[in-house]
Amino acid sequence: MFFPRIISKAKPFSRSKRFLNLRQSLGLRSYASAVADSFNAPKNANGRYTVTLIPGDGIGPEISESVKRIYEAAKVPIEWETVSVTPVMRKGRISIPDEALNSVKKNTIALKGPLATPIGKGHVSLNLTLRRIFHLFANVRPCKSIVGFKTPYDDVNTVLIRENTEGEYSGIEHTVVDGVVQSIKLITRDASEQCARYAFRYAQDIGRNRVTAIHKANIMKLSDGLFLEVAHEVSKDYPDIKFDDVLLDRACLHIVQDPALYSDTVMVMPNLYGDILSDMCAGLIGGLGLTPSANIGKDASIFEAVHGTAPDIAGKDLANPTALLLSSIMMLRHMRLNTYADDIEAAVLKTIADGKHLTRDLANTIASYNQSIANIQDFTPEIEPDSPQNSPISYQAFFRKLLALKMGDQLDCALDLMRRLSPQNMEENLTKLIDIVPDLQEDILNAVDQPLKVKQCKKTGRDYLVAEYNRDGDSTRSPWSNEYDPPYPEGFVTTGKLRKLEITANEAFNIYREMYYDGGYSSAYLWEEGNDGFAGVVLFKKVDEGGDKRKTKGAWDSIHVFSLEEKGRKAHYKLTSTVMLYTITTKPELGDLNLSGNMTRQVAVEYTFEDPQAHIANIGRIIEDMELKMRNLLQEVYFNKTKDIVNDLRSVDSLIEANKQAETRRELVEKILEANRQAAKDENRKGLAEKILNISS
Ligand SMILES: NC(=O)C1=CN([C@@H]2O[C@H](COP(=O)(O)OP(=O)(O)OC[C@H]3O[C@@H](n4cnc5c(N)ncnc54)[C@H](O)[C@@H]3O)[C@@H](O)[C@H]2O)C=CC1
Ligand SMILES: O=C(O)CCC(=O)C(=O)O
Repeated sequence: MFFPRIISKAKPFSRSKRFLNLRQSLGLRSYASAVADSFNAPKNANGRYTVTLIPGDGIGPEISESVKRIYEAAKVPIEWETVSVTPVMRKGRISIPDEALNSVKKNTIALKGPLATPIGKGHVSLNLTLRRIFHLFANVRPCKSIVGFKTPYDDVNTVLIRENTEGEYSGIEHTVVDGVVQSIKLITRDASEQCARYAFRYAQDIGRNRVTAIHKANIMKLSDGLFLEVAHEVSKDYPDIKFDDVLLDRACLHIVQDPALYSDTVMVMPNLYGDILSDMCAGLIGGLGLTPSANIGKDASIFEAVHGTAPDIAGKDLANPTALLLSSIMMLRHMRLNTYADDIEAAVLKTIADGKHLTRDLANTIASYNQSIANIQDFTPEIEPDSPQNSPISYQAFFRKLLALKMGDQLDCALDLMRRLSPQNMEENLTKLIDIVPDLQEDILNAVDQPLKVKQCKKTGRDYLVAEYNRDGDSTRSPWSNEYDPPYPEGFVTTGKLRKLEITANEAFNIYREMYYDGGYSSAYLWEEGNDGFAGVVLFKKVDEGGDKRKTKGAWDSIHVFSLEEKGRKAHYKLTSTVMLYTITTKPELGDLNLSGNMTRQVAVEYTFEDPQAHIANIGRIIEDMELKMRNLLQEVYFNKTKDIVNDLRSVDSLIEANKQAETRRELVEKILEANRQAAKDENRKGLAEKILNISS
């Protein structure tokens, strides 16, 4: 134990902001869109992409408006070209206006609200017309449980691809004779193949290694039989992906009994089955308000929610815009605008997981209705003072909340990114990151530990370490002189008894540095906080430039932030230590090797103390233990792990030789055991013979 007892007085502190920023993982998931047949339209004169927007009927205009507002707030580089698809007569048939068709053709991408189709009479489905005109051969419908939103199932993660242009939806129907009608289910090899191929490529893209065809080929032997046969043929081109098939009715049973059975596969199926099965899956995760879809074609793709026009709630400000928003996220990924997609996706999922601000469709499905009302009331006064009590929250309120969450997510992302980047280039990485999100500068700088810098004290000529704790603007405070360089009269300085303790701490840790670091630098800074303790930071830095021969460079930075609180004769110490380590080897015989990383550990300890001076000795002991532990851990992680990995990858000796030696060892051991067994038997025999002789004599 190195630390002696030293002098001085104490007061409290804490540097806690960075720990408040720890990421609360929601288990974010991806609404991926399309792999191939992807988007390559150019940007327009304003440097943005033009996307056709078809607001649609019923709730369509309301939810489209929500998406537009979110996009505006998120500064997504998209300009909407809004077109109407109010049907027109063309060549004696109801169809879609040219303006809408030309817009989709030109932009090759569209976001579409739902379109109403009269039941049993009236015009053909404009939804199906669009799919057929643009040959949108595959309809991708992912459906995943939303973390934090409780439904009877919490493990739904299905991906379903529906053939989108034919099957039962071919629209070929006629009356044979009065009272007898015929509807033709058209299945072609071409459309089945295109859809099946897309399913395999999609599985590859999202990292699933199973594709399951859903069918009724036991009954519809020719039509579903052809679909299944083609899927089976296509599977041969994807040997890494397992292919299986399940009857539709059985698949429905399986999914409602245990949806996890289908969470590793991409289901592919004829048109009608996909329509029905996707609504069923939507029901498992909370309803149609949550499920998106992508209609993928070769020359254009149209993104739309799975749901319809919801006439029962249209115009009442009750529609959940999430499904259309998630469809638009699939669209952004299709356009490779992934950052915007990630941002918006994280915000919407967080809002739902938060559970307090749900639209009525979701609030009504959670276990306790009373509880949902309580949550809604809780939120209502803040957002909508005019809303009648107990009324469901409107989508406007929902999205205001969503946008408020966005900034926090950016910070989480930024910190997450910084943790993954090499500490060597920390400064450069920070500068670039802050350029991207200047509003977060202060938060990021507060939260990220930067490599320590060495500076010389102008007054004493002694070196000291610079960190955020002794920096104010561009000026830094020397622990030796307590002065700022360049001078900064408003800068914080430690005064009185605490300053005396700071001087003692610097001398003490300087001795510690000499003992453990063989050179390097150390500094300690203290500050007052609260009434019953104080706080501070102890810094060490050692750089090894390698020298001409060794060609191995390295640096160790340790930052120990502590706080203490006195309780009678006892003091409660909290320490958070971060070590940043990097080693670089450049040897001709080894090539370049760069190992860098950082590690943070925390500890809380209670010690008795006779007088305030004892705190420095106690803190010294805690830091000493912690540094030793972290040094050993780093050795384990950096070097032993590297050794293990290398050994696992390639053996030092020939494996044939090693196996031979192992075989010889095994034979030898077997022979020794056999010899022992024989000796034991002989011993028994001898014993028995002696016994018999004894008895007989
Ligand atoms: N792709 C499309 O454009 C589609 C259009 N339709 C058309 O929509 C019309 C209505 O069809 P329905 O059978 O009533 O199905 P629907 O999907 O419109 O509504 C079914 C139920 O889900 C609720 N719902 C749907 N979307 C919701 C949302 N975003 N937020 C909250 N609740 C939501 C509705 O209130 C209703 O109770 C029909 O004309 C149909 O042909 C139906 C499905 C797809
Ligand atoms: O056009 C319609 O009304 C129905 C469309 C449909 O089946 C769907 O998008 O799921």
